[in-house]
Amino acid sequence: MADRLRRTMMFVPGNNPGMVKDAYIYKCDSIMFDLEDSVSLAEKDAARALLFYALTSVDYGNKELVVRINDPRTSMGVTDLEAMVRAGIDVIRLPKTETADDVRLCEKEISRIEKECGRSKGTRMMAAIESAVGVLNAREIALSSKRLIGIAFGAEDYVTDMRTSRSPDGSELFFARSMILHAARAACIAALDTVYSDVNNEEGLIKETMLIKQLGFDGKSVINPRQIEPIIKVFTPTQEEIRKAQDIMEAIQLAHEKGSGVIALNGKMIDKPVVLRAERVLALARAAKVLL
Ligand SMILES: CC(C)(COP(=O)(O)OP(=O)(O)OC[C@H]1O[C@@H](n2cnc3c(N)ncnc32)[C@H](O)[C@@H]1OP(=O)(O)O)[C@@H](O)C(=O)NCCC(=O)NCCSC(=O)C[C@@](O)(CC(=O)O)C(=O)O
Ligand SMILES: [Mg+2]
Repeated sequence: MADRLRRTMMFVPGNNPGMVKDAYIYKCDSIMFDLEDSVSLAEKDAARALLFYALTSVDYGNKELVVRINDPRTSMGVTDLEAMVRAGIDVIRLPKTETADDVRLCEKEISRIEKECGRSKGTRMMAAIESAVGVLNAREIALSSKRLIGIAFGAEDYVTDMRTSRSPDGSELFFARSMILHAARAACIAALDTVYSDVNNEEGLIKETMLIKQLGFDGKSVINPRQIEPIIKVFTPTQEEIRKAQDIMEAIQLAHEKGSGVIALNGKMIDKPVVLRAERVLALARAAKVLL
């Protein structure tokens, strides 16, 4: 079980004062302020200053606060890091990560800034993978730093790099999603899926969310508050799933009392992997507060 729920991470353009100020009212698990692609070049400095002010003055409650910076290999990216680490951001999201060295370089800058401003080594990182090279290096990226809480998929840039476009069934994304998931699991960190860009298509969003949940993702980036509730619903165990998990825990307890590690429940074998999955359902249900 992850250290916290990350079912929904809402992108908030860093140059929009109204959205930045009010973002705490929505029920997303994490707020992801953006300094990269949703902010034009002319507005980068103003957006950075706005975010610094917001992070040091607005109470966002217990939400995880993430900032997507510009390329940390550029002076703009380093200036973003200077401001965001000093403002006390929880997580820095690296865009368009291609190699483990990209992560290590960013980590080096974070460590230097933390030392200079006297902040403890608390800043965490997330690497977004958005290209063919990044996907092929996913394992090395995921294992490159202890600061990484997860790796995320950026499908809009990825399909552009792959010379294709996104289809309703997402078949063109299957290889990348599988690579990212395997890399995240090998590194014991979270796997976050990409945005669903058609904000008025709730049916399509739910279908895509059910697919990525079944693949094994922990959550999804969102671009609009209306996308939060449908995703949370898909990721929250139903009462039937909870009851099934509780029955499994009772059955295995009975088996253990009889000196066995395996038992049948309604004609199905209950053994250790089944029990581990049931424990995860119950942990998710408790974290989502649908089970006490
Ligand atoms: C999509 C739309 C224009 C629709 O506008 P609409 O006007 O139709 O929205 P409405 O529903 O009418 O808004 C109702 C109320 O909600 C407020 N509200 C809306 N959105 C809000 C929000 N995000 N945060 C806080 N507040 C919000 C709004 O202010 C209003 O508040 P109020 O007036 O008080 O009622 C708008 O949402 C929006 O700009 N989204 C953010 C877009 C963005 O960040 N893109 C960059 C990240 S993706 C990327 O870079 C690709 C990627 O990198 C991704 C990856 O890596 O995964 C890759 O490669 O794939
Ligand atoms: Mg992108």
